[in-house]
Amino acid sequence: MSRQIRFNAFDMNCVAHQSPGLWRHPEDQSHRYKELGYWTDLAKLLERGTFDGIFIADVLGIYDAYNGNGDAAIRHAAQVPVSDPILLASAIAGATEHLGIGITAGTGFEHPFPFARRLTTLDHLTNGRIGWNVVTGYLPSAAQNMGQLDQLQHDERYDHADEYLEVLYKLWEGSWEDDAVIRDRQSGVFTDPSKVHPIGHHGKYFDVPGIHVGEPSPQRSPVIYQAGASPRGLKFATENAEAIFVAAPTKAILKKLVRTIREGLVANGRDPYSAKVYTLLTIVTDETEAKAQAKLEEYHRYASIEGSLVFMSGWMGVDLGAYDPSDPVGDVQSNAIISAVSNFQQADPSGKEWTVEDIGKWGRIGGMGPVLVGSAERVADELQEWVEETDVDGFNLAYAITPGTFEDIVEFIVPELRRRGVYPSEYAPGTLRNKLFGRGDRLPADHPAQRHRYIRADDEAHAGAPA
Ligand SMILES: Cc1cc2nc3c(=O)[nH]c(=O)nc-3n(C[C@H](O)[C@H](O)[C@H](O)COP(=O)(O)O)c2cc1C
Repeated sequence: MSRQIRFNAFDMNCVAHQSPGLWRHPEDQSHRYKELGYWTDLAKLLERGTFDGIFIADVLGIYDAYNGNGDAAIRHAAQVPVSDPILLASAIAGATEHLGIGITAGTGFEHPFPFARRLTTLDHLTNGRIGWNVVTGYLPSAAQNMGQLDQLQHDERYDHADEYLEVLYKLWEGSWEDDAVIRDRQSGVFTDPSKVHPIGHHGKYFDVPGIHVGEPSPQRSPVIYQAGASPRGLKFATENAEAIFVAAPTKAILKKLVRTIREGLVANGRDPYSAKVYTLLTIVTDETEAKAQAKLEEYHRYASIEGSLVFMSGWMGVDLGAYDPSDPVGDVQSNAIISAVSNFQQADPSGKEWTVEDIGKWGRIGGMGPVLVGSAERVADELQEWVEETDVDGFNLAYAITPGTFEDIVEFIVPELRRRGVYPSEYAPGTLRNKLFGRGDRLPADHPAQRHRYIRADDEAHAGAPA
């Protein structure tokens, strides 16, 4: 049987997310990101297309590497202005029944204690449809605005994130026993205090002695999303993540990456398919090949190369404005997204090194992922090839214009894939975790959070000890 393909929508609470300049396109609606109806209509559309989820990215700083200041980012609306993704989740949940809602929050954004409660609240309000994209950040401007001189060094950001997650797992998984809430009207006991446990966490970065203040939600821990692709990022992802988001310019690079991820999951004692891997991609399609090509050309007329270089400079941690467009990317060192740099260094199968101009053109639609263009038949063929050749589970679909790109996918691509029997026609029941894996609502037994699951009264003295 042919492999099944999964879709996820990649978005952000801002204008023209990863397609700089395309906010100028007459059909693009992304300037309406401030309206609730814009999000709820999009969510309903995605649910009609049986997308696994909407994944809402976030950054808490501006892309100011390019030319050494934020002017170009601000001019092009390159992810600034940007609103909070978390506040969209309840509204999207109210408008849909099945769609997963993946929100991004950085481990440097806020203390884990209030964050734990916020996600528990959302997991209740969405009936267990929350995913959390754990990001460690790559913009020095974000760290500076949070009172630090600069962000931590790349690998230390992940050490900090390890402890952030440890605190959260203890709160979400360990603090409340399943039968703690008894709501007994006769005795007047709502919650049995002997079944609610302080987590006693004392670590390098955080001290959290007390109990989780939220009642256990359907999934307890949200579905953990992650997108790190450096060696340290992959270690973190394969220890924790259930959905791993990658960006690879070619099938060859993706294949290697997916293999590394599956091996990493196994090395961490997990099933190699216990995380779904989604690769970033943008689809430009229409009724015919010719119309799809014409659409792409039209999008290119609105796209901004400078806006693309603003993003690429931020992701690579390098001022690409300081280079000549014909300069090769070379051996750039980065304290930002290390994988972004290495991918571009190996992108061309013929061995030709990419120049700054190549990178600018590559990123003008859909960020770091490739653009597939063509009729439904051609795009479906290509999607099947990507999945069969690389062992990836599905696609994280960015947009050129919104909701136009997603409308085209639901109108043309989804029916074609369903006709081929490789795409779902309906959702599995239950929580997001159960829809993805069909193995219940809670984290599986082979997940590291398991070791924080049972904090019993007599263990409390040891609750803060490393597990
Ligand atoms: C598809 C995708 C989505 C991402 N979304 C975000 C995001 O919303 N916010 C963020 O700060 N980083 C985001 N990142 C960056 C990663 O979380 C991670 O910080 C980055 O890949 C650097 O890790 P690495 O050096 O281990 O590759 C994203 C990366 C990818 C590939």
